[in-house]
Amino acid sequence: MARDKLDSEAVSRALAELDGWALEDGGVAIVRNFAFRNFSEAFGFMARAALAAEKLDHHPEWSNVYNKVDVRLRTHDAGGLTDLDFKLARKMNGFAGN
Ligand SMILES: C[C@H](O)[C@H](O)[C@H]1CNC2=NC(N)=NC(=O)C2=N1
Repeated sequence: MARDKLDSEAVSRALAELDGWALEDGGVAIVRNFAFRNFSEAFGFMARAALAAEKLDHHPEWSNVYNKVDVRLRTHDAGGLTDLDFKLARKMNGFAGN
């Protein structure tokens, strides 16, 4: 199931195929700091990501300062990382152009 917690081997495998993301200390979340040319592009990215998140019913922890968007993904329902985190991370990479 998409909301089943992944074991550390499955997390390593998924992370290896995912550009730019790192495992947060303790392994409960994946994180990526995105940088764009300006605020408008950063906010456009957030708008696309927000719609994708809503569709997945899976929502990011994130913050934005001007052209930077810092993202942290985890599944609190499962107490760790699930396929949903990696699905949303891949979509975000696509919206950011990588
Ligand atoms: C009730 C609702 O389905 C849950 O709270 C969903 C909503 N969005 C979520 N988003 C994230 N990132 N993790 C969750 O566990 C989660 N759970």
